[in-house]
Amino acid sequence: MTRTVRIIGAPTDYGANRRGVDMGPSAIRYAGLADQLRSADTEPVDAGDIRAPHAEECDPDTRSVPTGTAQFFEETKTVCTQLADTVESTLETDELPIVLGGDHSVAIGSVRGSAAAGPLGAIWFDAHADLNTPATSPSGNIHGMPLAALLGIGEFADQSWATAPHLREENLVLVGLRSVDEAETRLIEQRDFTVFTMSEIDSRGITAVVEEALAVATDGVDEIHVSLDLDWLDPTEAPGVGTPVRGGVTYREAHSAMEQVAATSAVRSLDLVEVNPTLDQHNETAELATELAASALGKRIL
Ligand SMILES: NC(=[NH2+])NCCC[C@H](N)C(=O)O
Ligand SMILES: [Mn+2]
Ligand SMILES: [Mn+2]
Repeated sequence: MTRTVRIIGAPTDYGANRRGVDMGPSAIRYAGLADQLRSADTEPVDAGDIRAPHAEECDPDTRSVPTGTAQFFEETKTVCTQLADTVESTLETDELPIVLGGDHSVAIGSVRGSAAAGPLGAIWFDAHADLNTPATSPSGNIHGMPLAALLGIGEFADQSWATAPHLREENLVLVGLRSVDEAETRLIEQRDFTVFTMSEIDSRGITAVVEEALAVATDGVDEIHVSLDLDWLDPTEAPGVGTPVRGGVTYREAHSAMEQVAATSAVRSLDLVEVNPTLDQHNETAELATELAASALGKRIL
Protein backbone atom coordinates (compact mmCIF):
# COMPACT_ATOMS: atom_id res chain seq x y z
CA MET A 1 0.00 0.00 0.00
CA THR A 2 1.34 3.43 -0.92
CA ARG A 3 1.95 5.49 2.19
CA THR A 4 0.56 9.01 2.22
CA VAL A 5 3.07 11.57 3.44
CA ARG A 6 1.81 14.92 4.70
CA ILE A 7 4.19 17.85 4.19
CA ILE A 8 3.87 20.41 6.98
CA GLY A 9 5.90 23.64 6.75
CA ALA A 10 7.00 25.26 10.00
CA PRO A 11 8.62 28.51 8.82
CA THR A 12 10.36 29.78 11.95
CA ASP A 13 13.70 31.51 12.28
CA TYR A 14 13.43 33.13 15.70
CA GLY A 15 14.96 30.03 17.37
CA ALA A 16 18.31 30.67 15.71
CA ASN A 17 20.61 33.67 15.72
CA ARG A 18 20.72 34.10 11.95
CA ARG A 19 17.62 35.10 10.03
CA GLY A 20 16.43 33.29 6.91
CA VAL A 21 15.86 29.69 7.98
CA ASP A 22 12.12 30.52 7.86
CA MET A 23 12.47 30.25 4.08
CA GLY A 24 13.50 26.61 4.46
CA PRO A 25 10.04 25.15 3.74
CA SER A 26 9.77 27.05 0.43
CA ALA A 27 13.31 26.13 -0.58
CA ILE A 28 12.71 22.45 0.16
CA ARG A 29 9.45 22.45 -1.79
CA TYR A 30 11.06 24.23 -4.79
CA ALA A 31 13.90 21.72 -4.65
CA GLY A 32 11.35 19.05 -5.60
CA LEU A 33 10.35 17.37 -2.36
CA ALA A 34 7.03 16.09 -3.74
CA ASP A 35 8.70 14.44 -6.75
CA GLN A 36 11.35 12.88 -4.54
CA LEU A 37 8.66 11.48 -2.26
CA ARG A 38 6.84 9.99 -5.25
CA SER A 39 10.08 8.34 -6.34
CA ALA A 40 10.19 6.75 -2.88
CA ASP A 41 6.80 5.22 -3.62
CA THR A 42 4.90 7.47 -1.29
CA GLU A 43 2.01 9.80 -2.07
CA PRO A 44 2.75 13.37 -0.95
CA VAL A 45 0.03 15.75 0.22
CA ASP A 46 1.06 19.30 0.99
CA ALA A 47 -0.68 20.80 4.01
CA GLY A 48 1.02 24.18 3.54
CA ASP A 49 2.65 26.04 6.38
CA ILE A 50 1.54 26.55 9.93
CA ARG A 51 1.42 30.17 11.02
CA ALA A 52 4.65 31.42 12.55
CA PRO A 53 5.53 35.04 13.32
CA HIS A 54 8.62 36.75 11.93
CA ALA A 55 11.30 37.56 14.47
CA GLU A 56 10.99 41.24 13.53
CA GLU A 57 7.36 41.45 14.64
CA CYS A 58 7.98 39.94 18.11
CA ASP A 59 9.59 41.07 21.30
CA PRO A 60 12.62 38.80 21.71
CA ASP A 61 12.57 39.21 25.47
CA THR A 62 9.14 37.71 26.04
CA ARG A 63 9.78 34.67 28.16
CA SER A 64 8.11 32.87 30.97
CA VAL A 65 11.07 30.97 32.28
CA PRO A 66 12.27 31.75 35.76
CA THR A 67 15.97 31.90 35.00
CA GLY A 68 18.24 32.17 32.03
CA THR A 69 17.55 33.19 28.49
CA ALA A 70 15.27 31.65 25.93
CA GLN A 71 14.55 34.16 23.22
CA PHE A 72 11.10 34.05 21.64
CA PHE A 73 9.91 31.60 24.27
CA GLU A 74 6.23 32.59 23.97
CA GLU A 75 6.32 32.41 20.17
CA THR A 76 7.96 28.99 20.36
CA LYS A 77 5.26 27.80 22.72
CA THR A 78 2.43 29.02 20.45
CA VAL A 79 3.95 27.63 17.23
CA CYS A 80 5.02 24.28 18.71
CA THR A 81 1.62 23.74 20.30
CA GLN A 82 -0.01 24.28 16.91
CA LEU A 83 2.54 22.05 15.19
CA ALA A 84 2.11 19.27 17.74
CA ASP A 85 -1.66 19.31 17.11
CA THR A 86 -1.11 19.17 13.33
CA VAL A 87 1.32 16.26 13.60
CA GLU A 88 -0.97 14.41 15.99
CA SER A 89 -4.00 14.72 13.71
CA THR A 90 -1.89 13.71 10.69
CA LEU A 91 -0.97 10.46 12.46
CA GLU A 92 -4.61 9.88 13.40
CA THR A 93 -5.44 9.68 9.68
CA ASP A 94 -2.58 7.21 9.22
CA GLU A 95 -0.43 9.62 7.22
CA LEU A 96 3.28 10.13 7.81
CA PRO A 97 4.11 13.73 8.76
CA ILE A 98 7.24 15.40 7.34
CA VAL A 99 7.90 18.68 9.09
CA LEU A 100 9.93 21.27 7.20
CA GLY A 101 11.78 23.75 9.38
CA GLY A 102 12.46 26.30 10.19
CA ASP A 103 14.98 26.20 12.92
CA HIS A 104 15.29 23.11 15.12
CA SER A 105 13.00 24.53 17.84
CA VAL A 106 10.11 23.22 15.72
CA ALA A 107 11.07 19.68 16.75
CA ILE A 108 9.57 20.41 20.17
CA GLY A 109 6.22 20.45 18.37
CA SER A 110 6.83 17.65 15.90
CA VAL A 111 8.18 15.16 18.45
CA ARG A 112 5.55 16.02 21.03
CA GLY A 113 2.81 15.58 18.41
CA SER A 114 4.33 12.32 17.22
CA ALA A 115 4.73 10.93 20.74
CA ALA A 116 1.04 11.58 21.37
CA ALA A 117 0.39 8.52 19.19
CA GLY A 118 2.17 6.25 21.70
CA PRO A 119 5.65 5.15 22.83
CA LEU A 120 8.30 6.58 20.55
CA GLY A 121 12.01 6.18 19.93
CA ALA A 122 13.97 8.90 18.15
CA ILE A 123 17.16 9.48 16.22
CA TRP A 124 18.66 12.95 16.16
CA PHE A 125 21.11 13.39 13.27
CA ASP A 126 22.92 16.61 14.18
CA ALA A 127 26.30 18.26 14.70
CA HIS A 128 24.89 19.62 17.97
CA ALA A 129 23.34 18.01 21.03
CA ASP A 130 20.43 20.52 21.31
CA LEU A 131 20.36 19.81 25.06
CA ASN A 132 20.78 23.29 26.46
CA THR A 133 18.25 24.82 28.83
CA PRO A 134 17.56 28.53 29.27
CA ALA A 135 20.02 28.56 32.19
CA THR A 136 22.86 26.76 30.39
CA SER A 137 22.47 28.07 26.85
CA PRO A 138 25.44 30.10 25.65
CA SER A 139 23.25 31.78 23.04
CA GLY A 140 19.68 31.96 24.34
CA ASN A 141 18.57 30.40 21.04
CA ILE A 142 15.87 27.78 21.48
CA HIS A 143 17.07 25.76 18.47
CA GLY A 144 19.85 24.61 20.82
CA MET A 145 17.31 23.36 23.38
CA PRO A 146 14.65 21.10 21.79
CA LEU A 147 15.88 17.83 23.32
CA ALA A 148 16.11 19.36 26.79
CA ALA A 149 12.58 20.65 26.32
CA LEU A 150 11.18 17.31 25.15
CA LEU A 151 12.84 15.49 28.06
CA GLY A 152 11.65 18.10 30.59
CA ILE A 153 15.17 18.98 31.74
CA GLY A 154 15.92 22.02 33.91
CA GLU A 155 13.56 24.96 33.44
CA PHE A 156 11.49 22.85 31.04
CA ALA A 157 10.39 20.55 33.87
CA ASP A 158 7.15 22.46 34.40
CA GLN A 159 6.51 23.34 30.75
CA SER A 160 4.00 20.68 29.80
CA TRP A 161 3.54 22.14 26.28
CA ALA A 162 7.18 21.24 25.57
CA THR A 163 7.61 17.80 27.07
CA ALA A 164 6.89 14.49 25.36
CA PRO A 165 6.14 11.86 28.04
CA HIS A 166 5.90 9.06 25.46
CA LEU A 167 9.30 9.86 23.98
CA ARG A 168 11.33 7.10 25.63
CA GLU A 169 14.70 8.40 26.72
CA GLU A 170 16.29 4.95 26.54
CA ASN A 171 15.23 4.86 22.87
CA LEU A 172 16.63 8.31 22.05
CA VAL A 173 19.90 8.35 20.11
CA LEU A 174 22.02 11.31 18.96
CA VAL A 175 24.28 10.66 15.98
CA GLY A 176 27.15 12.71 14.54
CA LEU A 177 27.87 15.18 17.34
CA ARG A 178 30.92 17.42 17.05
CA SER A 179 29.92 20.64 18.79
CA VAL A 180 28.81 20.09 22.36
CA ASP A 181 28.57 22.72 25.12
CA GLU A 182 29.82 22.10 28.66
CA ALA A 183 26.44 21.60 30.33
CA GLU A 184 25.40 19.32 27.48
CA THR A 185 28.47 17.14 28.08
CA ARG A 186 27.42 16.71 31.72
CA LEU A 187 23.88 15.73 30.71
CA ILE A 188 25.23 13.19 28.23
CA GLU A 189 27.19 11.59 31.09
CA GLN A 190 24.20 11.57 33.46
CA ARG A 191 21.17 10.72 31.35
CA ASP A 192 19.82 7.55 29.76
CA PHE A 193 19.87 8.42 26.08
CA THR A 194 22.67 7.25 23.76
CA VAL A 195 25.18 9.40 21.90
CA PHE A 196 27.48 8.64 18.96
CA THR A 197 29.98 11.38 18.14
CA MET A 198 31.79 11.90 14.83
CA SER A 199 34.82 10.22 16.41
CA GLU A 200 32.85 7.01 16.67
CA ILE A 201 31.80 7.32 13.03
CA ASP A 202 35.51 7.84 12.17
CA SER A 203 36.63 4.69 13.93
CA ARG A 204 33.70 2.32 13.36
CA GLY A 205 32.24 3.59 10.12
CA ILE A 206 28.79 5.01 9.44
CA THR A 207 27.09 1.66 8.81
CA ALA A 208 28.05 0.09 12.14
CA VAL A 209 27.18 3.22 14.09
CA VAL A 210 23.79 3.71 12.47
CA GLU A 211 23.01 0.02 12.80
CA GLU A 212 23.61 0.22 16.56
CA ALA A 213 21.77 3.54 16.81
CA LEU A 214 18.71 2.02 15.15
CA ALA A 215 18.89 -1.07 17.35
CA VAL A 216 18.85 1.13 20.45
CA ALA A 217 16.11 3.41 19.10
CA THR A 218 13.79 0.53 18.21
CA ASP A 219 14.48 -1.68 21.23
CA GLY A 220 11.06 -2.31 22.72
CA VAL A 221 9.22 0.31 20.63
CA ASP A 222 7.66 -0.12 17.22
CA GLU A 223 8.21 3.35 15.84
CA ILE A 224 10.72 6.18 15.77
CA HIS A 225 10.90 9.86 14.96
CA VAL A 226 13.80 10.94 12.75
CA SER A 227 15.03 14.49 13.20
CA LEU A 228 17.47 15.50 10.48
CA ASP A 229 19.32 18.75 11.12
CA LEU A 230 21.10 19.49 7.83
CA ASP A 231 24.17 20.69 9.76
CA TRP A 232 24.73 17.00 10.47
CA LEU A 233 26.44 16.90 7.08
CA ASP A 234 29.77 18.51 6.42
CA PRO A 235 29.37 22.18 5.38
CA THR A 236 30.99 21.39 2.03
CA GLU A 237 27.93 19.25 1.26
CA ALA A 238 25.35 21.37 3.10
CA PRO A 239 26.48 25.01 3.14
CA GLY A 240 22.99 26.43 3.63
CA VAL A 241 22.77 26.13 7.42
CA GLY A 242 23.02 28.74 10.17
CA THR A 243 25.40 26.94 12.52
CA PRO A 244 27.82 24.97 10.30
CA VAL A 245 30.51 22.84 11.95
CA ARG A 246 33.39 21.34 9.97
CA GLY A 247 33.96 17.60 10.07
CA GLY A 248 30.49 16.28 9.33
CA VAL A 249 29.32 13.24 7.39
CA THR A 250 29.69 13.05 3.63
CA TYR A 251 26.94 12.98 1.02
CA ARG A 252 27.17 9.24 0.61
CA GLU A 253 27.37 8.53 4.35
CA ALA A 254 24.19 10.53 4.86
CA HIS A 255 22.33 8.61 2.15
CA SER A 256 23.59 5.32 3.47
CA ALA A 257 22.34 6.18 6.97
CA MET A 258 18.92 7.15 5.63
CA GLU A 259 18.73 3.91 3.65
CA GLN A 260 19.37 2.03 6.88
CA VAL A 261 16.63 4.07 8.54
CA ALA A 262 14.21 3.13 5.77
CA ALA A 263 15.09 -0.55 6.09
CA THR A 264 13.64 -0.62 9.61
CA SER A 265 10.16 0.40 8.32
CA ALA A 266 9.80 2.04 11.74
CA VAL A 267 9.62 5.72 10.79
CA ARG A 268 6.55 7.38 12.28
CA SER A 269 7.53 10.98 11.54
CA LEU A 270 10.39 13.02 10.10
CA ASP A 271 11.83 16.55 10.42
CA LEU A 272 14.01 18.33 7.88
CA VAL A 273 15.35 21.37 9.69
CA GLU A 274 17.87 24.23 9.61
CA VAL A 275 17.97 24.72 5.82
CA ASN A 276 18.74 28.42 5.39
CA PRO A 277 18.42 29.47 1.72
CA THR A 278 20.08 32.84 2.35
CA LEU A 279 23.31 31.02 3.17
CA ASP A 280 22.96 28.30 0.52
CA GLN A 281 24.48 27.90 -2.92
CA HIS A 282 21.90 27.41 -5.69
CA ASN A 283 19.52 25.69 -3.25
CA GLU A 284 21.81 22.66 -2.99
CA THR A 285 21.19 22.12 0.74
CA ALA A 286 17.43 22.09 0.18
CA GLU A 287 17.90 19.63 -2.70
CA LEU A 288 19.99 17.44 -0.44
CA ALA A 289 17.22 17.53 2.17
CA THR A 290 14.68 16.28 -0.39
CA GLU A 291 16.98 13.47 -1.50
CA LEU A 292 17.69 12.35 2.05
CA ALA A 293 13.98 12.38 2.89
CA ALA A 294 13.39 10.06 -0.08
CA SER A 295 16.13 7.72 1.08
CA ALA A 296 14.73 7.70 4.62
CA LEU A 297 11.33 6.69 3.24
CA GLY A 298 12.58 3.88 1.04
CA LYS A 299 14.02 5.21 -2.23
CA ARG A 300 16.66 2.83 -3.54
CA ILE A 301 19.30 3.17 -6.24
CA LEU A 302 17.96 0.03 -7.94
N1 LIG B 1 19.77 23.12 15.98
C1 LIG B 1 20.92 23.74 15.98
N2 LIG B 1 21.51 24.06 14.85
N3 LIG B 1 21.45 24.04 17.15
C2 LIG B 1 22.68 24.78 17.33
C3 LIG B 1 22.95 25.01 18.78
C4 LIG B 1 24.24 25.74 19.00
C5 LIG B 1 24.63 25.91 20.47
N4 LIG B 1 24.87 24.64 21.11
C6 LIG B 1 23.54 26.68 21.22
O1 LIG B 1 22.90 26.13 22.08
O2 LIG B 1 23.33 27.85 20.95
MN1 LIG C 1 22.72 21.39 14.50
MN1 LIG D 1 19.82 20.74 15.78
